[in-house]
Amino acid sequence: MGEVSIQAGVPANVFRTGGRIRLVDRQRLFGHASMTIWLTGLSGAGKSTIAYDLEARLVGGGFSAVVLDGDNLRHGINRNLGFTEEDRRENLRRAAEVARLMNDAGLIVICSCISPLRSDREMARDIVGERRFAEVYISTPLAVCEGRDCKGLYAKARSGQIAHFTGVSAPYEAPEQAALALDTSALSVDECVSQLFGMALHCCSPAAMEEVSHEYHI
Ligand SMILES: Nc1ncnc2c1ncn2[C@@H]1O[C@H](COP(=O)(O)OS(=O)(=O)O)[C@@H](OP(=O)(O)O)[C@H]1O
Ligand SMILES: Nc1ncnc2c1ncn2[C@@H]1O[C@H](COP(=O)(O)OP(=O)(O)O)[C@@H](O)[C@H]1O
Repeated sequence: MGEVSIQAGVPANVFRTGGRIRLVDRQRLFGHASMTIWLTGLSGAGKSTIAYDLEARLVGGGFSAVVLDGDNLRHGINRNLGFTEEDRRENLRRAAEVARLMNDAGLIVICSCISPLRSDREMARDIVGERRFAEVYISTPLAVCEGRDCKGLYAKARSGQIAHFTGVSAPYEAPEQAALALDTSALSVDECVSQLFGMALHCCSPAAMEEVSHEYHI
């Protein structure tokens, strides 16, 4: 095997290519602008449930939308990563890069990853681009998430069978300036999805399309 190196910065001697189809052409095709709705919150907060319901509502309404779920990414593109801070950062970097590619292709992306650290969410915002990134805090309190314990992971974390478990033995930093905060102990799934659907309609409307198409030439 040849020499393999992992590069952190912009690679030397590698040049970007581009075709004739611009983002604005793809937006015309889909009839809406693209964006990334980044759902962050504890395990059991409701991220996946909300993400898939929002996806169904958007697709049912004629939008092209897709979910990038942390659990699923960790079965494929991120299967070599664990839950140390370093691995989570790489997990989220890849998720954001994929979201960006999908946004460039015209899709609305709903990303549901715990993404516990502010610095990592800022990295995701930088990768996707400020103008088409909306951070949404699924703010369900730890006690409620732990009470649900849908996958039995909190019990395992408390008994020491899982290390670095978010909220138990690893940190979760709440967003300070989320576009929206949704506490699923107070709001139904439908109420959460309706609020997000409204936000997506606003951000991906034809007016937003004009604005965004000036900014992102690909
Ligand atoms: N140690 C530890 N901490 C947190 N979560 C854990 C851990 N081990 C496994 N799991 C399961 O992995 C899911 C979280 O993956 P993410 O990619 O969203 O995590 S992160 O954004 O990189 O922090 C998470 O999914 P959700 O419950 O849907 O959030 C868990 O099912
Ligand atoms: N308003 C709500 N929004 C989302 N999930 C809710 C809500 N109320 C109760 N739940 C329940 O909470 C659990 C959340 O699990 P999940 O969506 O897998 O969370 P996460 O992806 O954040 O780990 C599900 O069993 C879901 O039915």
